[in-house]
Amino acid sequence: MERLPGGRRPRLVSSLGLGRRSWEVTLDEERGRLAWRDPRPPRRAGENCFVPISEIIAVEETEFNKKQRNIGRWQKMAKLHAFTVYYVKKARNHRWRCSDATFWCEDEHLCNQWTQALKELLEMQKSRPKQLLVYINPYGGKRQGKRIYEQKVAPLFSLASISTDVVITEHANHAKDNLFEVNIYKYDGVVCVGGDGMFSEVMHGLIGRMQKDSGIDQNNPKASLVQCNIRIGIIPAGSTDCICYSTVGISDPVTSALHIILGDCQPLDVSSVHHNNTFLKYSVSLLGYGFYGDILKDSEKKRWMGPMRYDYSGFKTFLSHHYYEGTIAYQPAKHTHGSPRDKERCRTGCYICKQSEKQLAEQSKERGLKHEEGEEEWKVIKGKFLAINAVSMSCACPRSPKGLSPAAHLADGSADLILVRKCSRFDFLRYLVRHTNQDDQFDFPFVDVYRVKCFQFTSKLSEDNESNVMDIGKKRFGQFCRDHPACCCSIVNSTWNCDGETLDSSAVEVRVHCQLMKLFARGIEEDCKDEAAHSQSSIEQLL
Ligand SMILES: Nc1ncnc2c1ncn2[C@@H]1O[C@H](COP(=O)(O)OP(=O)(O)OP(=O)(O)O)[C@@H](O)[C@H]1O
Ligand SMILES: CCCCCCCCCCCCC/C=C/[C@@H](O)[C@H](CO)NC(C)=O
Ligand SMILES: [Ca+2]
Repeated sequence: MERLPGGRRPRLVSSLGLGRRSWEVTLDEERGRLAWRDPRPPRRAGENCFVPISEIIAVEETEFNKKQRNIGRWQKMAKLHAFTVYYVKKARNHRWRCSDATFWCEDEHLCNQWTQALKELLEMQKSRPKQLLVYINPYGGKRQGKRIYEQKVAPLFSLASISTDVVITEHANHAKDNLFEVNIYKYDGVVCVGGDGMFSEVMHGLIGRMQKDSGIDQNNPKASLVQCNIRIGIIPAGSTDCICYSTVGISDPVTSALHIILGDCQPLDVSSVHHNNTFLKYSVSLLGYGFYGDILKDSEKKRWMGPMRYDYSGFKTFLSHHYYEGTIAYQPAKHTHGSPRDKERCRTGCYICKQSEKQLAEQSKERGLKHEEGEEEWKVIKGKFLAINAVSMSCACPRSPKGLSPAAHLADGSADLILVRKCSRFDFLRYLVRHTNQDDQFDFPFVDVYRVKCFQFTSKLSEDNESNVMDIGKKRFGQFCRDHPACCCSIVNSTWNCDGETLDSSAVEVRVHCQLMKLFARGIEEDCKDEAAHSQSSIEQLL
């Protein structure tokens, strides 16, 4: 086919059959779309349709025999030539499905011309993956990972001509360890089938491998980490699936598979967690001490309950109403224009994320020129807290459709630090209920929220232990609760919940790394149809 200046093809316009009728079909490279229009006069015409080329999944030659009604009986006609276009159909609530349209004509040459033109355009979609490494956790969530992958995802990957190497994990850390051994550079992406814990494993494997290959010491809390350009795709098959929900807008395996096929790319902030110059973990969603740490610790013993364990342990933890004393020091995220109380949300192509990335890059360039480490002022808060939550993204999930911090950004280089101070059970319940409705969850006198780039936390207990190491009496008999001397409950630390995994230390040093990794996603698309999420929360059910 002759080319226009710039290598573009002229518009391809033909009359092709679709269903029982003839349509005027146009392939317009300049506008990047395939369109079909009813050529009849407007009053009689049916719906006009178009599909962006970037949303076409595959094109296939199709065996086609048109049967035409002829005076009361079916009569087979001459052989027709056809091709099928598989494309993404967007349904409600960010759900995507694979739809198809089979176009036919009698001219074999014309049919080939169309198939070839469409295939060439698909070949030009350079961000689409061709080879993927897939890890399936067969025990995540309701233990459906393998079935979900085989029945819903693998057929779509093969339709899109994506080749895969599939590993079904045999134990925890299998995927993470494996990522240090395989030749990851031959893959266009890594897919994890499971929940947030499985994602966390794959992320640790990939980021860890990148740092190892670049000679970066992960134990240095101030190290500039090397970005990971191998994208991760999440096929949700876990219990919370918060990372998938917050980056796609729905927890649905087919939708996620289609985002992977189209080669979407969403950068993501990653927080590093250290204790005493020792690397502990990375986090992209929730780092929670107190309430969410205690839920996780209790729920780990009840994995057999599946996703229900979080509701059971959540209720138990709510009743226990433990608070924890400690000190938080943080540096505000001055580089970003956003605030946790904003009404605007982080959506596809977010302006705040782009601006923050630029701002951070400029700052680090300036620091580099001056050869100095940016030491800005630290703010310090001491207190008694029911929950300390640091979220690098909204943490929306089916249980909490807006998330723990609805205005948090996926890729702005900051985290929202939410401090829920000691309050009555009733007030805490009011706070939790606001995770699930449209009311402002920060509009309470006992809740504070800050947008930060790094923070440190030390519990009162470890501060006391460090300053009173010689106090043998305390050590032998335990430390007694000074606020409730009569209850004699021994003060204990809570545990950090780091994206669904527990941390071994309560004293932590956390730093947000702007856009350290990338996902096969595009963030949540603006969509007026869906914002009032319909899912009924566990808390509402409990009430
Ligand atoms: N074959 C396996 N056997 C046991 N544990 C595994 C296996 N494969 C992976 N794991 C571990 O299981 C943990 C939980 O898995 P996953 O995140 O998929 O499910 P979940 O905990 O039910 O969901 P969520 O994290 O969304 O709450 C992960 O931390 C992972 O390390
Ligand atoms: C009074 C009962 C309260 C029940 C509370 C139920 C839990 C609500 C879930 C909101 C969690 C959102 C943050 C996501 C965290 C994930 O990283 C983690 C691992 O999947 N999930 C949990 C539950 O910790
Ligand atoms: Ca962020």
